[in-house]
Amino acid sequence: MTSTDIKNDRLLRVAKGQVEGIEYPPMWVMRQAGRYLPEYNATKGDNDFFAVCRNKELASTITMQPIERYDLIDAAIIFSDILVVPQALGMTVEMIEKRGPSFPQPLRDPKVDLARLSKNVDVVAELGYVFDAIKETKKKLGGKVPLYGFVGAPWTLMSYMIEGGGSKMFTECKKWIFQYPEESKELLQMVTDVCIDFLEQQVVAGADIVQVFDSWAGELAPHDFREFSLPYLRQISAELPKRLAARGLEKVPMTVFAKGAWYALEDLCESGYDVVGLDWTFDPAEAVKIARGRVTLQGNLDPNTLYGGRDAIKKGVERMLKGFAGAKGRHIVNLGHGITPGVNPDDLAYFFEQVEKIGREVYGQAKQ
Ligand SMILES: Cc1c2[nH]c(c1CCC(=O)O)Cc1[nH]c(c(CCC(=O)O)c1C)Cc1[nH]c(c(CCC(=O)O)c1C)Cc1[nH]c(c(C)c1CCC(=O)O)C2
Repeated sequence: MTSTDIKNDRLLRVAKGQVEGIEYPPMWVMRQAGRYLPEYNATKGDNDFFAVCRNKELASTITMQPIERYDLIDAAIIFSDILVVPQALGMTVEMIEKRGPSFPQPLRDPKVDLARLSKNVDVVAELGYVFDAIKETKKKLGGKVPLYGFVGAPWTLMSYMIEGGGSKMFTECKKWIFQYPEESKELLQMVTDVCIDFLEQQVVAGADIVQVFDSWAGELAPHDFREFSLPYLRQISAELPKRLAARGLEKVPMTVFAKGAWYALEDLCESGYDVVGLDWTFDPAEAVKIARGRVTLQGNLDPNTLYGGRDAIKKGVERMLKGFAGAKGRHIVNLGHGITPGVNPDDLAYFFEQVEKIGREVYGQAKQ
């Protein structure tokens, strides 16, 4: 299936900067297939999180849940996790209920621990289940909306692999970049190579657009971001289109979401991605000024707005859409980070409805 076979291709068009005929911004939300949905909790039940990711029937069912519930959603995102890449590199990762991911044996000593990682990872052998889930989801979607594939950014994956889970201080991975910059780059390169192969195969399996999640970009000083994150993000955006061209496949739009990296927006606009995701700490109008039409912007309502009741949601949507009005249609609506487990699904429906309603007004006025 090519992108032309997708019935609702609003999001793909806006990602590519083709804004003609777009009457309100396309929309989806990060973590839209997750615990705020009762149907997700019912399907997941007591199953282990990664076991669900490895089961194409369950993973595709969960991916479809928000699409079936919300008519206004313009894209699906494959149910999986960024931490399947460290698993493919030979690390054990467990998902602990209510606590999040945990690595029993994180990387600590670069001299010993880099050697523990698998060389020449065969992503089809290690992550074939993700491609199977993508193929299954594409069948279920029947071209209704496009499907996002995704990968964690090398810096974010490196920090999980060294910290062994979520972190507040990032002390262990910062020790690596400051004490062992060369070994850090060796690790980042190993991760990058797998990320590129992984994204290539996701597109081969049917992903229509991809997103790179650099969730911990905001932990780096601007100088360190330029040294330890940006070059690897750029390798991904440069290499994937070449790989696809070599296979005779169409280029897919690429998104980078570098959370907290407001300081790097200028660099991100020149990093080879079509779409730059913003968290809620960016002022939309400022971001539009910096972007100068070079990329499509995605975001960025504070996810906790969804706890504020209908008035707060409506005001938040209005402020966001007016803030992005200067992007002249190069805007994909999202939250500034993933939706959280306590949100009432009906409040998310209201959010989408307001995006359509207020979006039509704002886009209609811009035409006059
Ligand atoms: C950092 C990160 C991870 N995973 C991901 C990121 C990047 C985005 C971000 O910054 O939030 C990305 C991710 N994780 C998941 C998806 C699926 C698709 C979607 O967005 O709907 C995606 C795109 C499912 C998930 N990944 C996870 C869940 C919840 C676990 C469960 O249901 O048991 C889901 C639905 C678990 C997970 N996975 C991860 C953490 C930190 C956690 C625990 C946090 C939490 O509990 O919310 C790592």
